[in-house]
This record gives sequence, C-alpha cells and structure tokens, in this order.
Amino acid sequence: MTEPLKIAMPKGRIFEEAVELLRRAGFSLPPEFDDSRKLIVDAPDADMRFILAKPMDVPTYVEHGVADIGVAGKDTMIEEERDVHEVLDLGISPCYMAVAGLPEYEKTDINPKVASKYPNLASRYFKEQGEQVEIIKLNGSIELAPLVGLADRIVDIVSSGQTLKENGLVELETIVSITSRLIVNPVSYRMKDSRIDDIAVRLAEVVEEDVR
Ligand SMILES: Nc1ncnc2c1ncn2[C@@H]1O[C@H](COP(=O)(O)OP(=O)(O)OP(=O)(O)O)[C@@H](O)[C@H]1O
Ligand SMILES: O=P(O)(O)OC[C@H]1O[C@H](OP(=O)(O)OP(=O)(O)O)[C@H](O)[C@@H]1O
Repeated sequence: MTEPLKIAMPKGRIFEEAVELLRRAGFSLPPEFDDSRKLIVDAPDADMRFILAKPMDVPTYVEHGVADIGVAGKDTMIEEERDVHEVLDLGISPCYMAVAGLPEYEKTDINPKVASKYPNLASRYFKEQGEQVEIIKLNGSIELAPLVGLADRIVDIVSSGQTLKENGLVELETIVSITSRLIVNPVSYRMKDSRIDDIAVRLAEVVEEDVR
C-alpha cells in the first residue's frame, strides 16, 4: 500500500475555508474535522493524512518534508522564508499587512520602535524603505503597543479594519496583500508526485470557479 500524502493544515481562521475548498474539489475528508482536538487525522480512504499545525508553522512542516504539501498564509511564508514551492493562490482568508499608528504619529524619533508579530517581515520592509527602526516582537494584541507607549507604530494584519478603528489607530502604509497558498515540499515537488498534481489541479478548478 502507498504511503498517505501528508498535508499540513493551519488551525484557526484559515482552516474552515481550506476544508471547504477541499470538499468542493471532491476530496473525502475525515469526520474528525468537524469536532475534534486530534492533531493527525486520516481521510476515510486513508490516501491523505492531515497534520493540524499553528498557521505560522505550516511552512516549517512542509520544508522539513514531514508534510508533502500545506496550506499557508502568504504572511507566514514571507516571515518564515522557508524553502517551499508555492504552487497555487487559493484566494482564501484575504487580508493585508500594514503599518499603523496613532493619528498624530509623526516620523521624528531617531530610532522609532515598531511592534509586530512579524519581526522579519517588518525589519525587511523598513530596511527597503531606508528607515532605521527598532523592532519589538509581540505575540498578539499588537494594537496595544502604541496605545500604552511600547511602540510608535505597528506592523500587523488588517482585514475588516475594525481592530484599528476601535483602538483609535490609523493605517499609515500598506505593505503587501495576503491570501492563503498551496505550498509543496521541494523534494516532493521535484519527484512530481501525481497525487500532488491532482490536488493542485482540482483545487485550481474550484478557485477558478470563485474568480469567475
Ligand atoms: N484578520 C486577520 N488577522 C490575522 N490573520 C488573518 C486575518 N485574516 C486572515 N488571516 C490569515 O490567517 C492566518 C492567522 O490565522 P489565526 O489568526 O487563526 O492564527 P494565529 O495567528 O496563530 O492566531 P492565534 O495566535 O490568535 O492563535 C494568517 O496567517 C493570515 O494569513
Ligand atoms: O482588521 P480586523 O478584521 O480587525 O483584523 C485584524 C486583527 O485580527 C488579528 O488579530 P487576532 O484576532 O488574530 O488576534 P491577536 O491580536 O491575538 O493576534 C490581527 O492581528 C489584527 O489585530
């Protein structure tokens, strides 16, 4: 019997949308997807094994080959810079990365502080802009930082804009738009596994339907 194809799935807000895409593409999915804390679940016909990871860790699982493919936010790929192939823009969980701050923010400080859950992405962005900043890594509630004086600005994900608005912050610059992508391990990619091709083609068809 052939080994099941291993798929790293992001838990959290992308999960439901990714599962919906797979269902629409005609894959039979584990019943445990609906209500379980299990982190490894097999598809009913045992041809696919799903590994449920933190969204930021999906590229890591795929790079190391413990998952052949994965669903990852573009933000996680930019932040983590893992050696993986991006084969399809799934178009799900759209949002964007932005610089935000208090409305009265002015670029005056010598070494301004920027808080973010994405220190690499933020650091690269400001370097490209030719601005020297000190990055402060936080793990969530990023919008708090300028409110309490921990940082002058933040780099964070915006989707509805509600969090910025409710906390009296304004968007200062847009960095990059984000959707979730289908990613593939470089070795699996080179081996041209027909099962990976099949998943990519069937998902592309569903994505295409949504664009039309
Ligand atoms: N409004 C949003 N805020 C954050 N991430 C979003 C948003 N909209 C879409 N996304 C996508 O969802 C992913 C994050 O999912 P989620 O918030 O479930 O995980 P997380 O960042 O690990 O959250 P937590 O640490 O709160 O568990 C991001 O990588 C991004 O691609
Ligand atoms: O534009 P919006 O629709 O308001 O979404 C953006 C917010 O959502 C995310 O936070 P999340 O809910 O993941 O919580 P966190 O702050 O704990 O990361 C993100 O970090 C923003 O704070």
